[in-house]
Amino acid sequence: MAVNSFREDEYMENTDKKKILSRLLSYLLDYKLAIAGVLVCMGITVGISLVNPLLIEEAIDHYIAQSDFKGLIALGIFALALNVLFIILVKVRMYSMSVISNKILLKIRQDLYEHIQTLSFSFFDSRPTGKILARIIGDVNSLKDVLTNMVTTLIPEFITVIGVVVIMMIKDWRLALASLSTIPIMIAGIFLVQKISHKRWQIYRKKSSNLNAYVHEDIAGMNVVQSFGAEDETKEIFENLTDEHRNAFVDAVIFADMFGPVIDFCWGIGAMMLYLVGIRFLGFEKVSVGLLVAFGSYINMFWNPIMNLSNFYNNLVTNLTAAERIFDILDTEPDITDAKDVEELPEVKGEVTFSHVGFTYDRGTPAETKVLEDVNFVVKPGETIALVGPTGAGKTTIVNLISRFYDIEQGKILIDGYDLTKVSMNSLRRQMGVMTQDNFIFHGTVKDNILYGKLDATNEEVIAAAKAVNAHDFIMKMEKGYDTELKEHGAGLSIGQRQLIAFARTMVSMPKILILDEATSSIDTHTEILVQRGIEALLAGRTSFVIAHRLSTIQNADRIFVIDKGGILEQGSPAELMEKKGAYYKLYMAQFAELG
Ligand SMILES: Nc1ncnc2c1ncn2[C@@H]1O[C@H](COP(=O)(O)OP(=O)(O)OP(=O)(O)O)[C@@H](O)[C@H]1O
Repeated sequence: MAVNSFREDEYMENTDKKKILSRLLSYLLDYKLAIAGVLVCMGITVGISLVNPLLIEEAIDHYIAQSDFKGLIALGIFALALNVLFIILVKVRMYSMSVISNKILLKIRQDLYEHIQTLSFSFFDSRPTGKILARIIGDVNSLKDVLTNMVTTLIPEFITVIGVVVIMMIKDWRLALASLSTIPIMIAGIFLVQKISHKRWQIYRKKSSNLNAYVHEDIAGMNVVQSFGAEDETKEIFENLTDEHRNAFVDAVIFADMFGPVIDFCWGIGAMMLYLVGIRFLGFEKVSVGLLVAFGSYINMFWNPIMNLSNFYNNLVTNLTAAERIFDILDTEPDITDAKDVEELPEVKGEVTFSHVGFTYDRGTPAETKVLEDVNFVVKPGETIALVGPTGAGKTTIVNLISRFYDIEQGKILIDGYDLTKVSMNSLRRQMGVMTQDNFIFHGTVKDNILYGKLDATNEEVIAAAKAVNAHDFIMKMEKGYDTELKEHGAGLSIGQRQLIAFARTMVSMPKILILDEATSSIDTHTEILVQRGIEALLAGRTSFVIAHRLSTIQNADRIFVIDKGGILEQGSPAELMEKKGAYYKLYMAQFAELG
């Protein structure tokens, strides 16, 4: 089971929220100019909203008190013009900000995707695909509001609050203090709520990730589920996961929604204090009606942005966990990287040497599995080696190490005398052709799929490769030949046809060293012959390691390595090993005797 399966919550380090926030802010800094424009719009709109109560005070205490209706109408027209400008600027600001935040999301998603491509096999071994998808799609999406609100809420509302406080203090400090007396209660309340809330949102995201992982796995394995009639079991697991997901959401949201009541409470008490102090303690002779009405507006103008800020904060607490999970991946270093002083591996002849190689999976974790111990061999250029042995013996591990998909623990692996760790991975892997049993077919044309082997191959090269592995004829029989669209995973192609396309893909790359994990599934006799010839064409003239299941491949190999008990139990030509009557002989008798 993968370390992080859908049954297990992902492990997350405790991270510094301020650091995450400033990292998010750094993405905004790439759009300084556009954000400056947004801020100018906001400065004007905040200014207009601050002036509005003063206009009301002026209208009541001056124009209405003195029955100056002309002046009142002029003031009204002025206020109307200001507020139309307000609406236009708000629209401009909202549009600009959504463009900026979308660009940032795109950048984060690209960074994430590019980074994931550099990560080593061990990263993918330990994470279900669904959980990786959850971060690239869901978590990135949930940052949209945070990014937008950081500029449109955080800054203007903060300025509004400060502006309101300053104006209130200037106008009447006693009323100001009375109105704002509940601030300490609000701060304490919000602190408490966010502390609990953050933890709960973290749990919610993990549950959401588990659900995603399960749905992805279930859909990918739907044929197995249906063919074994396991729909009820999978439905039950799905329901359990959705229950956990829902409960985690309810737990989190209950607390998140506490922000509003805390603010409402402080707002109400603050307003009560204003009128209590204004009317009861100071009296009408010290406080004019206009001033009291203006303060009534200011108190709303203070608490409204506080409410918005608290909503933003709530949104931040909710979604900061998404940012945490994104940065967690961006900060994951690939286990295998080029050392600083690597050189390019020149074109090799294909000699492969294992010298005292030892390897363990998941070293230093409870899942540690020692697979190879003191493995030694030298394979000459052009040799074909068949790897045989019981399941789980380490055959795939050996071939994965040749491509340096994992780093070894002890010993050295050399290609033409070059230590794998001393040459760039790109120059190494360019000269290797790796064919797994999956024969992964991408969505795209037949030609696109073959071109994965060599992106700049010409049409002639593609056709020559397909002809060499006996794939050309069947491709030409397809509706549009090489331009026929293939579905993801090669749905619509037979297993043998998928293999032939994968052979052509490998052939076009002209690898010096070929690694072939032969498919075990049986195919019809005609395709079997095509596949067999395809394999022969692939093997010709290059060093090859074949995890062999076909008797013919094993018989035609130059040497057979019998892998077991952490290393090579026996090796030699097929005839030598048969004569020796050792492990290979037993395997042969057990598995292939009746076929031979
Ligand atoms: N990614 C991995 N993480 C942890 N352990 C692994 C991993 N891959 C393989 N193993 C373990 O290493 C051992 C060797 O596995 P490997 O796939 O090399 O065997 P194999 O000989 O190729 O088997 P098969 O013939 O079944 O494909 C097994 O015990 C397996 O459980």
